[in-house]
Order: sequence, then C-alpha cells, then structure tokens
Amino acid sequence: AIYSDPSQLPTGQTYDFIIVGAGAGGSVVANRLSENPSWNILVIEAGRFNEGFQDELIKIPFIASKASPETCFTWNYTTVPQAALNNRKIPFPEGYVLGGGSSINFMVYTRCSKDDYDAFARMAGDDGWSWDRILPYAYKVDPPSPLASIHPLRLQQSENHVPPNDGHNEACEYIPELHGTNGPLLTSLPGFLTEIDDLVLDVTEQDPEFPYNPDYNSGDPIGISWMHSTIGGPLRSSSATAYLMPAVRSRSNIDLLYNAQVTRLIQSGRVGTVPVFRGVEFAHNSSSPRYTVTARKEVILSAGSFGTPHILLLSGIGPKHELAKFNITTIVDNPHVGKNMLDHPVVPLQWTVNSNNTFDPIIRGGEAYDEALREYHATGKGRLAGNGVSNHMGFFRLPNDSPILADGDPSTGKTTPHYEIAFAASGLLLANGFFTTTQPIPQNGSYMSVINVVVTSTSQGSITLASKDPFVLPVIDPKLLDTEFDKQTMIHSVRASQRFAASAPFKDYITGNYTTLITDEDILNHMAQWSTSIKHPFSTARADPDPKNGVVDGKLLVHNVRGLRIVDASVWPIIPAGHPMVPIYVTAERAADVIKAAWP
Ligand SMILES: Cc1cc2nc3c(=O)[nH]c(=O)nc-3n(C[C@H](O)[C@H](O)[C@H](O)COP(=O)(O)OP(=O)(O)OC[C@H]3O[C@@H](n4cnc5c(N)ncnc54)[C@H](O)[C@@H]3O)c2cc1C
Repeated sequence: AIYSDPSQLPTGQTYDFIIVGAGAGGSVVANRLSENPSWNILVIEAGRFNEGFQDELIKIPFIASKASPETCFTWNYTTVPQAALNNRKIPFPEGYVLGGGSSINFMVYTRCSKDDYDAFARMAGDDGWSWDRILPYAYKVDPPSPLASIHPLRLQQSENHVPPNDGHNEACEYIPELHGTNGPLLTSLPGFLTEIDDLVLDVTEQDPEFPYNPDYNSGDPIGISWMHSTIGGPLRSSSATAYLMPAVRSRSNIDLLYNAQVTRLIQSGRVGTVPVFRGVEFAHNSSSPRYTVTARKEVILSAGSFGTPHILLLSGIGPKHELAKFNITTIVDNPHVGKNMLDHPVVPLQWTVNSNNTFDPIIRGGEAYDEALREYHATGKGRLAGNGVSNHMGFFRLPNDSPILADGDPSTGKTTPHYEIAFAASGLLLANGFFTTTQPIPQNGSYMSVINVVVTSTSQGSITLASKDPFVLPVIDPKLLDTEFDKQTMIHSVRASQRFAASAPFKDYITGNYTTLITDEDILNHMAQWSTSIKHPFSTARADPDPKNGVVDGKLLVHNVRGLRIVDASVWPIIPAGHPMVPIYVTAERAADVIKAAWP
C-alpha cells in the first residue's frame, strides 16, 4: 500500500525490514527484499511522490538541470564557506522525492573503474565487492558466471539497454556484450545527435592524448566514449520508476510511506552489552506528531551520504564529543560518522562557436523550445527526449611522470582516471551550450563548454549536526579543492580541455575563448570564482572491517550495534572515479543478496 502521511500507517503493524530512504540504494533493496513473499517491507521516504505536480522536471530528460537546486524535489542544503572557492557557500541539492538523486540527477550512466571496485573490496575486507564478483549485478554475463550455480540470485541484473530514442544506428557507439537487456533500469545512448559529435570523434583519431574508448563501461573507462544515460525512450529511468514503484504496485508485502522524515532510530533492546536498533521514529514535519515502528529483522538506512549520518548522529551513534554539544546521549561512540566525506569538484570552460544551431535555449525562452516541447508531447521524440548534458565523455589519467604524482598516486589503479572532461555542444543545456551552475548566463550567442571534474579527489569534508532538531539541516563542509592534488589536477584538466579545443577538427567551429586563461594563476582564480560540487558526496559512513576505522563492516552492518545496516553512497570507503549512481545500484543489488543470505 502507499501512504502519504504517517497517520495513515496501520497501528501496531510490524515489518521484517524497514528501509529508510527511497533513493538509488533504498529502492533497489526494497524491490529485491520484497521478492520474498514471506517478508513484509516498509519504505519510509521524507520527500515527495515522483508523479503529479511538476513531474515534467523529473521526467523529461533534457530539462533535468532545472530539477535542482531549490525546487520542491530537493533537500536545499548549502555548504559552509569554502576556503578554496573565495569563501563561497555552495548550494548542494540532494533528491527529496521517490528515487532520491536518481530522480533529479543528470542521468549519466558510468560504472566507473574495475580498480575502484577492487579497492572497495580490499578496504571493506569483503571480496564480494570486487569487480569480477559484482559485475553480474550490473548486466547479464553470457556465458553465465560460475557463481550462478553457487547462488542463482547473484545473476540478478539491473540494466536494460534500449535503442536510442531517435532510432539512429548505434553500432560502433558501444559494446553490446557489456550491457544487459533484461534488467529494470533503462539505459540508452544519445537520443539526438549534435553538431560537435563528429568533431569530437575526429579528435580521437588525430590526437593520441584523447584516444577513443569503444565503451567506458567495460571497467577500463580511460579515453573518450559515447555517453550512456539512464533514459528509456523519451523518459528518465530512475530507481523509483525502475525498482520501487513496480514492486509497490505489484506486491502486497511492501508498504511505502512518503512525506515522512525519519527523525531518529530507537534502541529496541540489547544483546549482552550490544545495543539493538530496530526502532524507527518519524514525522511529517517538525510540528506534527512523531510515530514509531519496529523491524523484526533489520532497519536499513539508505538516506544517502547526508541523510544517513544525520540520522545516526540524532540517534546517539557518532563522535561522543560532538553529540555532547547537543545533549544527545552517546550510545555508540564512533568518530567516523559524518567524517571522511569525499566529493567531486567541477569547473566548466566555454568557447564561442560558429554554429548554425537555431534552437533557442530554455533559459532565454524562445519559440523553438516551445515547439520542441510540443513535439515531445505529440511524438515522444526530439531534442527534449535526450540528455541535455553531452553526447561524449572522456576519462583520463595524469601522465606517469607528472609532478602532481610526486607524493603518490591517490587513484585506485591503472584503470582509474584522475580527471574527466565532457563536451556540451551548442543547442544543449540551458543556454545554447553554455554550461554552468555558477556563472551568469550570457543573453545571446552560441557556445561549446568543456566540463572538467577531478574524479580521484582527495579533499575530505564532513557533515555535522547544526541542532538536535532533526528538521534543522546539518552543516555540510565538502572542503572542495582543499588539497594541492585536487587543485593541480584541476589545472591539468583545464589545460587538457584547452588543448582539446585547440585541436585541428575544431579550427573552423570555435571562434574564441569566452574566458581567457593563460597562467596557472588565471586558472586558479577561475576555479576559485566558478568551481562548485558536481554533487557526488560519498564515504560519510564508510566500510572498514575494523570498528576503529569505519562505521560499517564488509556486510554493511553498523559496527557495535545489532539490527542496523547501511546501503547507500555513504558506505563506499573511496569515491568512485566517475558518476556514482551505477556503483550504488550494483552495491544495493549485492547488498540485497547479502541480506537474503543473512536471513535464510
Ligand atoms: C544534481 C545532481 C546531479 C547528479 N548527476 C548524476 C549523474 O548524472 N550520474 C550519476 O551517476 N550520479 C549523479 N548524481 C549522484 C547520484 O544521483 C547520487 O550519488 C545517488 O542518487 C546517491 O544514491 P543514495 O542511495 O546514496 O542516496 P539518494 O539517491 O540521495 O537517496 C536518499 C534518499 O533518502 C531520503 N532521505 C534522506 N533523509 C531521510 C530521512 N531522514 N527520512 C526519510 N528519508 C530520508 C532522501 O529524500 C532520498 O530520497 C547527481 C546528483 C545530483 C544531486
């Protein structure tokens, strides 16, 4: 059943599993656990329903960037002043809707590198997270993995690759054998082609610095590939549309309560000296009554890298000295809750271009957009059905002899990139190719942007309490571009973008720099003025077999308590060097198997 207010939940009802948060991780776990008809599941989500009022923002792929920040679909976090960014405070939206981040994000589908998964497995002390073991969760392995005979459920697959919406010939744009076609999550290659696609590909043929990679989802993403998105036909595919709602609508053993924020977990008992946490308290808003419900087996926290540590801290699980400041009794003293936060800094660079593109950008209004919207509604086709970010994406490593690596290489291995560049063409995004989330948008002109991201970022931030009132947002401090490695790698990336734009294929297309950056000092100033977060917070409840070093163990159970597990971005001990939704999807797929095995 679906409930929109805590008061509607049947009184006295208990559940085997209570899942807190219906985002990327939580929706997968809810779907997979409810496959067992003898278990009953409750999902509690703070945010809104994903259908109805203003849902075009989270359905129409092209306008994804209008779904955040400061909309009714977002938690409107703002960071504290960021020292390396001229002390700017950065808006830091997260999904506040069924599907969480997967309902508002830019839909970029990247599995990230083989070495990233192997590092997760090593650091968590559980080989099950390694690339070879986890890959079957991303797509169907043919011939079937030997694991199939050991545990058939291991072949659950998440992906369903579908043809691009414009029907163009996708051969040569990916490696079909690497992609699933039976899973719930729809993915596709670009749904409309842009005027720079051929130019980007020409660079990969002419310039060895930017080689072509036939598919960045192979585990080795280095090079430039066609971009995959979580789009099926004309619509976004989110964890809500792919996993959660199909389960809720077809199975009687799963209840969904949205519009209900979990305010804390409640200790429900003890095993010896170890506290058991199977109680959950929640409320519609700060002035409404609080309700509680208890799990028979487990509470699974999937509230994301901010929500999960926030709930743990409010429940007395966290650094003792910090909890004391808010008169919260410490039940488990764990200094890592809310710490070790990793994130990806981003800065765009733009060029003016010689474009025939007549598509009026949305932000400036215009008839062409209205016409595209009419076409979209009438046929499900056209520009608005495609991802508005980019059609290609490149992942690169610093040269082995780069002085930036003199103090060591923070990447997880040779398949892991240090930085990413993506290319936005005229006619894309909200301002005719002018990508930014911080700069003022020029009122006219056509642009190409290259988006630079440090993906092996080393700056460590935190989320801490601002109040013991659960409805007061916590303090977010990502410490963006704090380390010399991150700053120098971003400079390197910007220089690589400049070389890319200066390459022969772009000679007649690019007409000039929008911003002229010559010295390292110029680039540093540009970063300080315009960098922001790409909104990939990770590691705030990281996995480590040693309770002194992490929050959860290799099976994602919270250390030193019983009945409590975490399945979301917060448990990864490193940040995947790409866009992180797929690592979370497959983590949650495997976590569901781990949970099933724990309760035979
Ligand atoms: C603007 C933006 C663009 C992005 N673009 C991309 C992209 O293109 N590709 C990509 O791979 N990744 C992208 N990401 C990142 C990706 O979406 C996230 O990494 C991913 O969704 C995190 O999954 P999660 O399960 O950890 O948390 P979430 O998906 O954030 O889910 C957490 C859920 O818990 C709920 N919740 C939180 N607190 C509570 C509480 N107290 N009580 C009840 N419910 C609660 C939230 O409302 C939310 O629904 C983007 C993110 C953002 C914000």
